[in-house]
Order: sequence, then C-alpha cells, then structure tokens
Amino acid sequence: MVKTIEANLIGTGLRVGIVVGRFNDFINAKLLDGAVDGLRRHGVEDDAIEVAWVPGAYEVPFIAKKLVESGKYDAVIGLGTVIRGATTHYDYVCNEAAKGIQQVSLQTGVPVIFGIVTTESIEQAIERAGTKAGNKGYDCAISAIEMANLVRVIEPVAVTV
Ligand SMILES: Nc1c(NC[C@H](O)[C@H](O)[C@H](O)CO)[nH]c(=O)[nH]c1=O
Ligand SMILES: CC(=O)[C@@H](O)COP(=O)(O)O
Repeated sequence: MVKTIEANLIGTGLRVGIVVGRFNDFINAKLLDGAVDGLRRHGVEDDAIEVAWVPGAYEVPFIAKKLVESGKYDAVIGLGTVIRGATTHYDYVCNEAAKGIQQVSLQTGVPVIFGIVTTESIEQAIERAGTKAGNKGYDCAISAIEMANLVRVIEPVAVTV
C-alpha cells in the first residue's frame, strides 16, 4: 500500500506572518485582503496573523527571514506586485524576490509562500488581485496553511503539557 503524506487545510492554531510591499500598494492591498480572508475562512485566528509592510518586492525576502527567525510563525506569506516598465529593472526585482523567498524557506525550514504578482501590465495585475483571475493573496493563504500543516505531519510538533 503506497503511503501518501499530505496535510489538511485547517488553519486553527497556526501562526502566519505576511510581508507586503508598498510599491503598487493599490494592488497589494487587495492581495493582502485576499490572504487575510483565506486565512480567516480556514480557521486562523486574527491574533495569529501579523502583517509587515516593506518598500517593495525586493525587500520581501529580508523581512520574511526576520519574521521566520523570530520563531513566532508556522508560515510566512510574501506579497507584492511587480509590473514591467521600460527597463530591465523588472527582471532583477522579480528574480531576486523569487530566489530570496525560496532561499529563506530552504535555509530555515519554515514555509515562505511566493505571492509576488509579476505582470506585463497593470490590467494583468488587477485581474490577479480579486477579479477575473482570482486573488493571488487568497491562493497563498491556502498554500501557507497546507505547507505549515505538512511540515507538522512530517515533523510532529512537541506538545508542551
Ligand atoms: N518597480 C517595482 C519595485 N521596485 C522597488 C524595489 O522592490 C525596491 O523596493 C527598490 O529597488 C529599493 O530596494 N518594487 C515592486 O514591488 N514592484 C515594482 O513594480
Ligand atoms: C518593475 C520596476 O521596477 C518598474 O517599475 C521600473 O520601471 P522602469 O523599468 O520603467 O524604470
């Protein structure tokens, strides 16, 4: 019989940190609303959710690592929006945000969820922040809960009595 290792989407008792960029915050505020909505709807208590704002997507990994190192969170979500401009700056911001978020996860063993919307246009970003393409923040909330629970399945948390 093949053993399947999987986790549920019950967020009750989980502690989640969210790092969100101010650059393009008219989009990111919607991503944050979606993330908080997703966490709440799956049982994460409001007092178990904390939000840190940073200047832009490039700074998300740095503060995500600080949150993880605090030991206060079962998962961290990184939110931001990078919209291509006239130069190659877009590529550097996107690539470093993605690599940085992944590195924090792998270095610390705490799930850090990639919620940076990377688009060619403002319209594409709007579509992914609660309109025709859903809400990337909500999707990240679900991923954060699943990953945090999956870590607990693989590495059971010592219960202090
Ligand atoms: N152009 C975008 C940025 N640029 C700013 C960088 O993220 C960073 O804050 C700056 O380079 C200082 O280190 N950030 C975004 O989140 N989205 C963009 O479209
Ligand atoms: C993605 C960005 O950094 C962008 O806002 C920068 O625009 P530009 O490449 O026109 O300077």
